[in-house]
Amino acid sequence: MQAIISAVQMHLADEYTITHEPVTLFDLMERASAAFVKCFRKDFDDRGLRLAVFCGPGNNGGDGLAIARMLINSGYLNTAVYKINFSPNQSEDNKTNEALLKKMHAPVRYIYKAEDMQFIAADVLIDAVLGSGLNKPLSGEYAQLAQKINAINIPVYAVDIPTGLPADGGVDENYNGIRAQKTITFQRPKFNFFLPESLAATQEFEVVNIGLDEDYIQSLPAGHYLLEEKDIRKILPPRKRFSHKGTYGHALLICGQPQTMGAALLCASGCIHAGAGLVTACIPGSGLTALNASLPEAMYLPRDIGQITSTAEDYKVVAIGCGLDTNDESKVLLEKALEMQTQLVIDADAINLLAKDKNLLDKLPPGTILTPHIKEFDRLFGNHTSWHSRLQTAVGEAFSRRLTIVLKNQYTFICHSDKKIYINPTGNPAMAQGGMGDVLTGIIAGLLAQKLSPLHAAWAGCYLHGKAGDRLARNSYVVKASALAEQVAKEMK
Ligand SMILES: NC(=O)C1=CN([C@@H]2O[C@H](COP(=O)(O)OP(=O)(O)OC[C@H]3O[C@@H](n4cnc5c(N)ncnc54)[C@H](O)[C@@H]3O)[C@@H](O)[C@H]2O)[C@@H](O)CC1
Repeated sequence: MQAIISAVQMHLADEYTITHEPVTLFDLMERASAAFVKCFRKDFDDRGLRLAVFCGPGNNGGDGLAIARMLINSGYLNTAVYKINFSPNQSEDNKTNEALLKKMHAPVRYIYKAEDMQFIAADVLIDAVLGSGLNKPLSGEYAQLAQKINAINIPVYAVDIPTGLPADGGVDENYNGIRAQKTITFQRPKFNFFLPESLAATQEFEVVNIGLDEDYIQSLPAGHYLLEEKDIRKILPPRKRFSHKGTYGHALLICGQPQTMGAALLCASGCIHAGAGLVTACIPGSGLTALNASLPEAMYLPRDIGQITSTAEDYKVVAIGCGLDTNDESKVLLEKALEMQTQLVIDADAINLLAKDKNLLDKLPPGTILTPHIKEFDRLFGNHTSWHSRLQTAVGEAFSRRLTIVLKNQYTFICHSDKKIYINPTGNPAMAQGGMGDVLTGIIAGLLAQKLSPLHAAWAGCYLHGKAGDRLARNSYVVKASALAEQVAKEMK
């Protein structure tokens, strides 16, 4: 998995690479700029495009100047360079790149005040004004410049980070920086890109490798990690010769109400397709026919508290909450589940029940997995005005209560008791439909039944769920939860 390092650590990685390899910062800037141009050309192949490259005073601006040179050299002859000179500061490599550009007789226009900026006749604008060196929110001339650029209304491609967006530490809800269509970022995605608020700064991002020392980056103490397929491959349990259904664990799913039986069925489907040896659905009797018809592999347990207790030791995992409602009967079921001394996955209405009665929250056994979406999370742990603060709460609660909190979103954040946040990169908006969360709960329960640790079950569950959704979204505008559950088994294979 990739360590998502801070802007400060990225600077250390630059220094380390320069000290330990025969490269200079100028060389790194060349690599970064060449990587940007290569990526840019994939999206804009037309050499006749009018490009405007805005370059600031530091190394981000230095990249911009080098990018302009490389674009001109590769045939983008309508490239205009705008050098932002709001202050006399200029980094050394910025100076060198400015000189190289002038040697080619490329016209460089200087902007000393935002109001000097005239009409820009361009098809695409490249933002290299400020990058990871941002040290305070934009104000004054820079803030005005950003507004003027945003008003031009052409696609903006940002170099490394859009001007005004910090790399980490959260995104201001009144973001006043440059709004990019795409950011081509160096070596690692920046943590803030994973927060929904960053959509104001960049619609999308692509990471390009610039050859910084990977071993060093991975050795840095990071609080955030991006999951990769190879992490999941390592932890998926093999189906061994001579194994049988008992080998792969028994999951009990306490889910559903007459009017939300689909949630229970989808959860059971996720669990079956993720490979649990046995799945028992504890659902209202009115769902039995549907269960038998749609998932004949699943067994049925009546909603009878006495029966649930008597068979508790048989279950490797209990998942509770999908379509459960928050009525008194459901509360009793949750209390029973908490007494069962088994691995728990708590979702949906079971989370809402914990929110209603915080005494139950305090009874969660260590190792429990919670799978809230944003509203369920805020109901449980209080309202948050930003994702940054929400994640801080999630990390604190996961640590102090020894939980794994799967905070669902486009990028799901898995906050674990080790105080780290694991980011799941798979998944897409075609999956934004009812029932998806129920399937995820079932998949995670299925993996726990197969003896994965809570952290590994959360990693693999989220990754496979999103991967299945990505596969199905290639040929479909929307992905149905039931289809996704079936696809999961194929992704695991
Ligand atoms: N490892 C990497 O990722 C590499 C990064 N490079 C580039 O270097 C950039 C970082 O360069 P720098 O550290 O020089 O930083 P920047 O170029 O982002 O900005 C530095 C300048 O902006 C000023 N500044 C910061 N915030 C401001 C604000 N709010 N208002 C006004 N002025 C402000 C600083 O005082 C300084 O003069 C990266 O974003 C990337 O583009 C590449 O050149 C080489 C390798």
